[in-house]
Amino acid sequence: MSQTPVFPEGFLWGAATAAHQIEGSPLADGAGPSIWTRFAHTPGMMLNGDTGDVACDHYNRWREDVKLMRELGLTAYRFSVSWSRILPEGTGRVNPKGVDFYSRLVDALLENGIEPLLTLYHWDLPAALDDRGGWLNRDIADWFAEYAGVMYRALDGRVKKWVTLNEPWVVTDGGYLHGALAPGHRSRFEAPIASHNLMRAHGAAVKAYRELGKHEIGLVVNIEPKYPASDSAEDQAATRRAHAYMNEQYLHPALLGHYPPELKEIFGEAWPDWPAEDFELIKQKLDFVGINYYTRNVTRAAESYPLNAAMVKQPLGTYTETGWEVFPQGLADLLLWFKRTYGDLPVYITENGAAFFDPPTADVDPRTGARRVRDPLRIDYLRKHIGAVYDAIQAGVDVRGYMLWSLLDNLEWSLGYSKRFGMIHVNYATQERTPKDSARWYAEVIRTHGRKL
Ligand SMILES: OC[C@H]1NNC[C@@H](O)[C@@H]1O
Ligand SMILES: [Ca+2]
Repeated sequence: MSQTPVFPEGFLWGAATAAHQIEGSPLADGAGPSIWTRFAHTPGMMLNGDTGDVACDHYNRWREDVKLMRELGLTAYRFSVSWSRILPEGTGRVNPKGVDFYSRLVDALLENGIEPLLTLYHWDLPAALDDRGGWLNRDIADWFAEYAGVMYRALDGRVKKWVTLNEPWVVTDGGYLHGALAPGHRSRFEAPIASHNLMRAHGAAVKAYRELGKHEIGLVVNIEPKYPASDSAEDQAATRRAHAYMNEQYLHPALLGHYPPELKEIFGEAWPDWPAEDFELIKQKLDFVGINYYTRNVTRAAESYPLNAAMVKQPLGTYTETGWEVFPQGLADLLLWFKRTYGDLPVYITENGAAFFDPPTADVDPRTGARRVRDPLRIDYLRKHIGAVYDAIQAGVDVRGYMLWSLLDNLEWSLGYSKRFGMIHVNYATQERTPKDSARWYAEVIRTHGRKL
């Protein structure tokens, strides 16, 4: 008697990537530069001076990579489109070769029974738009809707699950507040403006989809559940501020039509009085929300900018190569929080994974010549986190799929190629791909629809 699948019928098993992290060839076939091509070529911005000029050479090797997805049995694949391949100046002239690249990729995915989840913005803003103020210019809502419309007209129907933005919090906190990410600004006055325009652009793109599209569209946010380090009033308040700043700042306007009150407390004079009509644009009906989860944060009150909160390292915790605590319970907790706070909207885990140490080259079996990369820590991480998704589903959260971050080792932004998140190893010297043990393990999870966790 066949066991009933432990995951819902139709649950999608996939992997996620992003254009600038895997494609390489950033200026090929008429593409314009993005803020990441600029940032990476700005001395001192990238660890080891790494850039996205080659990355995983996916722009040339995409057929081979789709074949690998097929071999693993993925039923979905989340990727992003590089805006400046489509509109080299950001608006106006369309570059047909840029559209063709993604059109061919989507056709190959569909031919292999893999459902595409397309992210319109995964951080690589056209440099030409940054020169016009980028996310600080209110016109970007129209620029983004124009770009989204080009993609809807080109791919809707073949692509049935669209995502407007990936992780607006990282775009703003990294790119405008702390400056670790492109475009490298450091301003508590710019950060709220960038956040607000990101959400206005999200709303404009969803509105455009309702006119042009026939399928589903959503928003992807990173969520990091915050746990107070003690029950002191200061630690509780710091935890509340950190939670509002990272976890509610984008979902609240998108789903509830207002910001959490803590943001005015955090930014003070730097928090504008937003016009009411902005929230009518931002709050559009969504078909799903994508949640990216990596770790939790045990939070205490501290002197810090601008949150006055700090993370408390856990003495008995296990940490990944990026210094993130392995805490699967946080994924189950946050999914229950999401349902409690925002209701029964369908959810996809659009990113989950870990960087543990992987060697630069695969082991080669001297007898068979077969290549192999052993990554038991990643298997343990994934098993526990997929288990947490299952617990949340059993508790009534409508989770529809899981996209493992990442398909391939790739450019971890300003950390360069030093952090390997892939379930498939990339030898950057030879561009050889080697499915790690975690890929073999994940293929079994997919084949048994979650029974073999
Ligand atoms: O840090 C790992 C991932 N997190 N979410 C966004 C991705 O672009 C990152 O590589
Ligand atoms: Ca700038």
